[in-house]
Amino acid sequence: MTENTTVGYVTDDGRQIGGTIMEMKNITLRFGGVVAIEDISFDIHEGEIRAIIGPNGAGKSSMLNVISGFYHPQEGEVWFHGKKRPSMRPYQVAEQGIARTFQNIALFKGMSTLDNIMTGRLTKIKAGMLSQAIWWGKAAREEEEHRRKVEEIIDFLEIQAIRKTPVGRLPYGLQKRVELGRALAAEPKLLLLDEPMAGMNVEEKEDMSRFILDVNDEFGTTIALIEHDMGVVMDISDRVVVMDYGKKIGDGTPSEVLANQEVIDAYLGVSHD
Ligand SMILES: Nc1ncnc2c1ncn2[C@@H]1O[C@H](COP(=O)(O)OP(=O)(O)OP(=O)(O)O)[C@@H](O)[C@H]1O
Repeated sequence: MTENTTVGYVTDDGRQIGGTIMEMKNITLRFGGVVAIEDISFDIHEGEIRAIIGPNGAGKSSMLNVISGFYHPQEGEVWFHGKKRPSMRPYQVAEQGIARTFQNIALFKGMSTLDNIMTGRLTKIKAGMLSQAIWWGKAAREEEEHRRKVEEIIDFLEIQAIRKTPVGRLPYGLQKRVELGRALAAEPKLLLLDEPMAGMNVEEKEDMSRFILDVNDEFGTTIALIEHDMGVVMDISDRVVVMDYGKKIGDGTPSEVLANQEVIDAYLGVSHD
């Protein structure tokens, strides 16, 4: 029996969510004596928006780094589309259709918005080096297709006015939007967002929330995100995993986790003794 047969579910607002596409099974990750993740299991269903929350140092980024192949857990298994994933490098994970953004923006600051988003197409480039070098047939057609896709993303994210601007000159909120664009350029099945609203003002957060919901709705992209702003998380997520000191202390719909005493205690800073 494969692992992706789990029947989906219907959200509170009536959206049909598909079966499981990713399963983290008993993941433990240590850095020397520090246990960043301790025996955590959870799943991600196709088409849902799944949040990972928790206080500082809870292990959220480490978990995203395990999913995206940057960190390799000492124990546990990662299953994707019903298959146990062997230990993979980040580029191999990207080739499987998983794209991500970073907590600290990782764009080429001197390059334009357009060119930065174009770098997101790298995993899609198929034409050989030679045909690309002489700009012939397949390579030219492919280049056209990449440009068309990138322009589509620029329209979708409403950033036409800054397509030629070097991203280093853009305000922070727009840089975050360009980074989302670069991840979308890879046409991911699963999109990982590491604190997409960090450092944003209220208006920028509203814009980013709308784009995340639209990506999910229009492209059917499954999204897993880390976010500190509780209002945003509870607003846009279908299900939430709560971590604290490397352990999972809650998992469920926003209203379920908000009613979970252990979660309330963790956020109020109640002692662990
Ligand atoms: N590369 C690393 N080397 C050593 N320790 C690390 C490394 N990455 C994370 N840690 C440690 O693992 C623990 C979890 O860190 P992590 O960054 O995953 O937490 P987080 O929940 O994302 O925190 P924040 O919300 O502050 O970003 C922390 O104690 C951190 O110091």
